Amino acid sequence: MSVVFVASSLLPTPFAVFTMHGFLDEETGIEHVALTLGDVANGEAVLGRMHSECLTGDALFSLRCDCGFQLEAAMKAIAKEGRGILLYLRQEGRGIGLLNKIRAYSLQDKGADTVEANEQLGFPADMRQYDMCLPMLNHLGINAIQLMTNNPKKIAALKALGINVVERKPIEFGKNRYNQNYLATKAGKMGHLFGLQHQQEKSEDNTR
Ligand SMILES: Nc1nc2c(ncn2[C@@H]2O[C@H](COP(=O)(O)OP(=O)(O)OP(=O)(O)O)[C@@H](O)[C@H]2O)c(=O)[nH]1
Ligand SMILES: [Zn+2]
Repeated sequence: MSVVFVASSLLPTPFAVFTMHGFLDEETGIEHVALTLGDVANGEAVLGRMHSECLTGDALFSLRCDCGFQLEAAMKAIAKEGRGILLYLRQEGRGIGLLNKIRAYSLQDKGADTVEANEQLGFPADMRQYDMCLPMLNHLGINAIQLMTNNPKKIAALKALGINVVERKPIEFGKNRYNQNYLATKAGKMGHLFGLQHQQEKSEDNTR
C-alpha cells in the first residue's frame, strides 16, 4: 500500500482547533484524513481514534448507528486531553461503500440484521483493512496509542500491523431506539465490548 502525505492545514471545530493532514492512497485514489491536536510526536502514547467513514451517521445525523456520536465524542475527548489523533478512514459501510450500505439498510428495513444484510448482498460482515493507518501514523511520528474503540477486531488488526495499542478506551455513545438491534448485533455477532464504560462518561453526553 502506498499512502502518501499531501498537505496540512488548520481545522477549527467547536471542540478545538485541530491540524488536518490529508493523505492519498496512490493505488486506489482514496483520500484519508488525520486530525491532530498538540504535540503527538514526543514519544508518549497518544489518545487516538481510527474512525471508519459513515456518511449517514457522521454527516447526516442518522440514528441507525452510533458512528456520528462516537466521532463527536472522540473529538471532544481529544480536545479535553489537549492532545490526540483521529484518523478518518474512507471505508464507508465497513468497506462495502455507500450505495451497498443503502442496499444493506433496505434489507435491514425488511428484518435482516447488519451482518445478515451484508451476507445477503454477497459481502463479508466486515471488509475493512487498516493498512493505511501505519504510514499515516509513521508520518505523524506516533508509535503508541490509547485507542478509543469497542471493537476487539480493530485492535487486533492494528496490532498485527505493528501499531502499539497500549490501552483500550471504551467509546459508548448515541444509544437510541433506532440502533438497539444494530448495537445488539455488534455485541452478539461481532464481539464488540459494550457495558464497560464508566457511568459518568455515559451520562455526560448521549445525544447531540
Ligand atoms: N455494512 C454496514 N456498515 C455499517 C452499518 N452501520 C454502520 N456501518 C459502517 O460501520 C463502520 C463503523 O466504523 P467504526 O465506528 O470506526 O468502527 P466499529 O467497528 O463500529 O468499532 P468502534 O471503534 O467500536 O466504533 C463505518 O464504516 C460505517 O459506515 C451497517 O448497517 N452495515
Ligand atoms: Zn454509522
